[in-house]
Amino acid sequence: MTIRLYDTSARQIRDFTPLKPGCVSIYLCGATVQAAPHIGHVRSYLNFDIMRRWFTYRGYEVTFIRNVTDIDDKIIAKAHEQNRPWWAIGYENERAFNEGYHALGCLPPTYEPRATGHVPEMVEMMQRLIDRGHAYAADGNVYFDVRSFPGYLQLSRQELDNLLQPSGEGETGKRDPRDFAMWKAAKPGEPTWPTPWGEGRPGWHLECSAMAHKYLGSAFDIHGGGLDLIFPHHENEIAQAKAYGDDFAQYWVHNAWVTMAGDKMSKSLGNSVLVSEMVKQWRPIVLRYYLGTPHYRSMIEYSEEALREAESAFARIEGFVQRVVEKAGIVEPAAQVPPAFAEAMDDDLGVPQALAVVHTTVRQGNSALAADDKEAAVARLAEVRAMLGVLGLDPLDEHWAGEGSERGEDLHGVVDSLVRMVLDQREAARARKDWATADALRDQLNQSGLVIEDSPQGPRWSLGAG
Ligand SMILES: Nc1ncnc2c1ncn2[C@@H]1O[C@H](COP(=O)(O)OP(=O)(O)OP(=O)(O)O)[C@@H](O)[C@H]1O
Ligand SMILES: [Zn+2]
Repeated sequence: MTIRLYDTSARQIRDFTPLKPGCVSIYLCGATVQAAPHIGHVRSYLNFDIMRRWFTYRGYEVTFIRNVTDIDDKIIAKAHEQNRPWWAIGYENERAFNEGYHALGCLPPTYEPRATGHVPEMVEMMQRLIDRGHAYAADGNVYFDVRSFPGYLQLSRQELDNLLQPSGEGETGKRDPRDFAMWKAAKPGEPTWPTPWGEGRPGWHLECSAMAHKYLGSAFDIHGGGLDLIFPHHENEIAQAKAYGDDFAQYWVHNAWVTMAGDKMSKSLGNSVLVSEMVKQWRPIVLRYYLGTPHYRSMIEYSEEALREAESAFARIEGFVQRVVEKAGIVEPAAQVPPAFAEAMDDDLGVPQALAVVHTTVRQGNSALAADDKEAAVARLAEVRAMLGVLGLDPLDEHWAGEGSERGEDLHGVVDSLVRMVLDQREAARARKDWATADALRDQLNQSGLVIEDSPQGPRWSLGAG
């Protein structure tokens, strides 16, 4: 068995050979925490969450780094607009991102480094790049000299002579307009850090080269991100890291976008749907099914209809799981997934084909139930659970057990009918003047955290202060 992955750098699917047998190191470009996450952001991480789960299933030890870009032009602009510190904006949104990832059942990364925690590493990297003739300081900025690095633009396969690299505000003193800023000179009212070239702050690209080096060493297996990052961000990461002396990433994997009318869902385009809004309308597990099951290299055009289809497809799977559990109790996941599922996943994470195996197995399981063949139904459920576990979609997984609490109104109905049963018994005890039983029932409800009030309409319950 060999896992194959589409490597953007090679423009083809390649057999995956880890640098260190049995281990996989992955670096994924994470969020710029300037606003709350939209479903496109979460799709990106979800694709890599499934990749990570598949490597783990295949017996690899996975080290997964996802950074947080907590300093950036847009964060500073928001801070000025809202008259709040830049770090308050960053931290608030970092939490919103983590809540979004968690709501959709994504596993936390092994490490989650923040850019601002790694300024010394960035300064060290710039110093060596300057010493080696790949970078220079000008007007308090530090630029990478793109002509000094022959491998520049190999990932995106562009010609340097045709390249337009827009300069940011205050980026003066460039030797070549295509040189990019690794470090930006201090501007009034902005956060700054001291460096040998003056006060300033990191540009976006430098942090990833520096943090990948720190947490994964000079070479690692897979670098990921959305398609939009290939140029300039990933080209610039490669230039910095390789000119520094690192071998850097061996495979480049890029996820496609969630789109709206064909455009990338994006905060700046104003066409984004926030995760926090979506989870009010849709069960998080259904959202995960919707965003996680198309192939990671296919665009997802946002549509309510497709969401409803995802909801009913997932309901077919969940219905089968529930029916078997009702008949046979909890069935543990099988140790192995069916071979057709594994084959699909090995082939560049072919989740749509793998999902087809889940649905086929569910149909077989339903037939077994209809034929009253409990043993076969149980065996199919064990397989289904093993497959769903890899996709992070097992409804019996403890992660989803609390799902009801997000949907308080459903749970409220259930609790209400249970409490009513106890209150009816209490009323009956009172009617027969059995005060001891009536008080005991009330005490039990109180101990469960419920407050009971007697009103002219009969007893009412509410949750106690906690
Ligand atoms: N619509 C989308 N679909 C899939 N992935 C996305 C989408 N938007 C952003 N991503 C990915 O999410 C990760 C974090 O993105 P980042 O915080 O840099 O946002 P961004 O691309 O600036 O988003 P926006 O355009 O909304 O400002 C990156 O890997 C990026 O490629
Ligand atoms: Zn990056």
